[in-house]
Order: sequence, then structure tokens, then C-alpha cells
Amino acid sequence: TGNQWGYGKDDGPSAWNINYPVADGDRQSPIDILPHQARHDPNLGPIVLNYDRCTSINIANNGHSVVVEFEDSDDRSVIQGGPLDNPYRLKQFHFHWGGKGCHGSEHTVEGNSYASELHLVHWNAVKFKTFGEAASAPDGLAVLGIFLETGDEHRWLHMITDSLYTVKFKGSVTDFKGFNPKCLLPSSLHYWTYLGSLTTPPLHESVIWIVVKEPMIVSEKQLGKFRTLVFTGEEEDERTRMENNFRPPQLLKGRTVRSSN
Ligand SMILES: NCCOCCOCCNC(=O)c1ccc(S(N)(=O)=O)cc1
Ligand SMILES: [Zn+2]
Repeated sequence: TGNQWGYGKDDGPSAWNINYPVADGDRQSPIDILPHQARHDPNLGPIVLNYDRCTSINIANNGHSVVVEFEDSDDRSVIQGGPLDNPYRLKQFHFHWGGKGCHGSEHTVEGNSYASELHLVHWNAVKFKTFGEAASAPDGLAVLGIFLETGDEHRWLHMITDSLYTVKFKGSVTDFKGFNPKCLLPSSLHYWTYLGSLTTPPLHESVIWIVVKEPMIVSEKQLGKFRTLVFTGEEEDERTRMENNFRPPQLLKGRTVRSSN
């Protein structure tokens, strides 16, 4: 059916504009960030994360990435400040990554990729009634992007990587309670921000992007566990390893990237 998209040769990012013409739009993501061309904006305050009462629900393989969903029926876990006019509710987080030794981040910095990128997805529940409605509105979503760089083992990422075997196949979901993603964040939340889109179909131009400058450090072994997932369902005969699930940088088309400091 028309909604089948992926990261392969025939269904990958270069073909998405066939079913999703907005792929060639004016505020597409990700982008290549050029720090020296980013405008330092002294009015940009710090990002404030209130995740202390967040409620994680499950971890799932949706055939494109591994996603941890949160309870978002109230303002128990929100991001605010920075470029945001309202608090935005945490809905889910997921990752994008490469193949062994290759890079897999979506945003790049001066043409350089990181090994992976974590996206914490939030929606504007002040202005919109549902996530779906917010996901189609120009100021509906705020996604916090964190780069992952390989090095020492990350002390908390094992809580996720130890669960990945339970969601190997597309469509698998398992309970994942009591996880607070604040443990994944680097020490500094200095960031770049710009107006962009979802980086996967439907590619809605509804995202205020907040890309944190400092990467989180994870081990190659921890990253390798993400590659034990497969894009395909348990019933399918071919097993296609889940890796390189990233969209390459898109044209800036005159947008300004601002820097917190
Ligand atoms: N059809 C009604 C609901 O429409 C919502 C559209 O999006 C639904 C699924 N996609 C997402 O929620 C979604 C969320 C974040 C990102 S990303 N990689 O830009 O952070 C990409 C995609
Ligand atoms: Zn993403």
C-alpha cells in the first residue's frame, strides 16, 4: 500500500517524495548545522525539562526504529523554555543509527555525522487536543535531538539495550515502566534550534527542533545491540537487520539556525 516506506534502495528517503510530496518542502529535516553561521540569540533561554513524574509505558519495534512511549494524558512530563512559547508534553523517544563503524545520526555538524541520534518527541497540548492534530501544525511538536558518540559505556543505556531482545521484530511491544529519559541527557543542554519537520513520513512540517550540542557517550557494544533488531516481522522469511534508519540532511532553503550559547 502507499504508506509503505523504509530505508532501502526502492523505498528509502530518495523515494519518499512520491507518496509524500512535502519531502521537497521548505522546512524539511534533518539539516547540516554550521555552528559559525548559527545566530547566537541572547533571548534564547535554557531548555527546562520537567520529567520527574514521567510515566514510561512500553518499548516497541515499529518497523522503522525502537520507540519508548509515555503516558501523555496530562502535563506530568514536559519540556519548556528555550524557543518554546508553551510547555510541550513528552510522548515518545526513539533512535536512529548506522551500520557497524558507519555513522547514523540524522542531523550533521559541519558535514560530520555522529554514530546515532536520540529523538525525544513532545507535543503542544496547550494549543492542540491530540498528538495527531499537533503533528500536522507548524508549532505542534518539539523534538529534542541528542547525538550519540562511541566511547566509554553509558551507565544507564543498558536499561534500554538489555530490553532490545524483547522487541527484535516489527510489531513487537513489551512493558517498559519506570524509565526516566533524563538519565540519558549530557551534562550541558546548550543547543541549536530551527523550524523543521518530522524526519520520516508523513514528514509533516510541524517540528521546532532543539539539537543539543554535547553528545552522549555510549560504547560500540551498546550501539551494536540496536543492530540486533530487524525491520521485518517475525512471520516474514527474510530478516533485514535494522540499521542505517536515518534520513540524510535536507536543504536549509533560507532558514536561520539559532544558537543558545
Ligand atoms: N494520522 C494521524 C496522526 O498523524 C501523526 C503523524 O505522525 C505519526 C507518526 N510519526 C511520528 O509521530 C513521528 C515522530 C517523530 C519523528 S522524528 N524522527 O522527526 O523525531 C518522526 C515521526
Ligand atoms: Zn527521529
